[in-house]
Amino acid sequence: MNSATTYQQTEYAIDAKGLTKRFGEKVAVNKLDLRIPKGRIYGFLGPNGCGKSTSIRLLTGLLEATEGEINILGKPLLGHEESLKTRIGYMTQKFSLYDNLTVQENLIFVAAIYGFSGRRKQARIEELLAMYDLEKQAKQFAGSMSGGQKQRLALACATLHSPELLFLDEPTSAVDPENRREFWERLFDLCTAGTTILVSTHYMDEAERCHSLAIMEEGRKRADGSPQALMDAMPANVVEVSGSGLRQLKQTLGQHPNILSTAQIGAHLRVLVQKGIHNPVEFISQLSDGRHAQLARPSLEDVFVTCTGDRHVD
Ligand SMILES: Nc1ncnc2c1ncn2[C@@H]1O[C@H](COP(=O)(O)OP(=O)(O)OP(=O)(O)O)[C@@H](O)[C@H]1O
Repeated sequence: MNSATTYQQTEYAIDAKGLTKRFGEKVAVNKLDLRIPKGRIYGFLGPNGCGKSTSIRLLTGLLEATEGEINILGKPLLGHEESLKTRIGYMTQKFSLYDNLTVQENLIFVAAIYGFSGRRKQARIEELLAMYDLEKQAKQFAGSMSGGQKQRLALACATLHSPELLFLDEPTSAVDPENRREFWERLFDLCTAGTTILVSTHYMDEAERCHSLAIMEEGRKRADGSPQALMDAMPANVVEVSGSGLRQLKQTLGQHPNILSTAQIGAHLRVLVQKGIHNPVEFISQLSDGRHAQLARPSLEDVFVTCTGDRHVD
């Protein structure tokens, strides 16, 4: 193997091909291909049951794939599970904290698992308590903390050993918007320090913060790219209609073969019109009996609608 090949291989934190997991008849993950460059935040966006957690468990080596190849941090996962464990962090969907241990004791427990002892252990725990704003809670039982505090402690535990690659499975489902916002700032701090992050979510606004993402449905990847690239490549234009009788209009427009979706957002009807339609605003205005129509900026939710469900465009 020449050095150019080696360099190319290790550029990706995750390089997986044809990843498939079956549970009996159920195909939880279906021929998933993934290439995630180092130092990026990559998202899995999809509804409950689309295979996000199973994919993460396959990529961390906790679950064995039925088919497919996985390379993590430049090494095949198969046969390197043990050595890779120290280079990977994983924050599970339900924070895996010990409720009846204090914040500090939770950190001590995780530190022991990763072989930290003496001064090194103490210094790292002090550093994490300060970094995650948990100094005042150090002696508090984890079970008595707020959702946001638990989340910060779970992140501190998952990153205690300074992993190069961090997996976060729906990390913000139990916290309020302000804590989510703050949590994402911390993720970008980690990313800037060189950590690659794979985060699963079913929140559109969260997915929009990722450098790039995969939209998943029923175990398959429906689309993949940066949020902007996904919006640019959307096979539909977005037209907003305003006026009266929008509920009735929604029914009418929803029947049209060139309309992929309609949804009411406040006082507007948001209509996704197939890209083949030459002048989408005039097209919708005519179908809407002259109600006011105008082009709107696509959102990630629009992308999601066009690449999933019955009317998705392959
Ligand atoms: N151990 C298992 N045995 C059988 N079926 C499973 C198992 N684990 C997951 N599944 C099924 O595989 C599919 C994907 O589940 P998975 O948990 O990966 O989805 P998800 O996108 O992470 O959703 P959620 O956020 O609800 O966990 C689901 O239909 C689920 O019921």
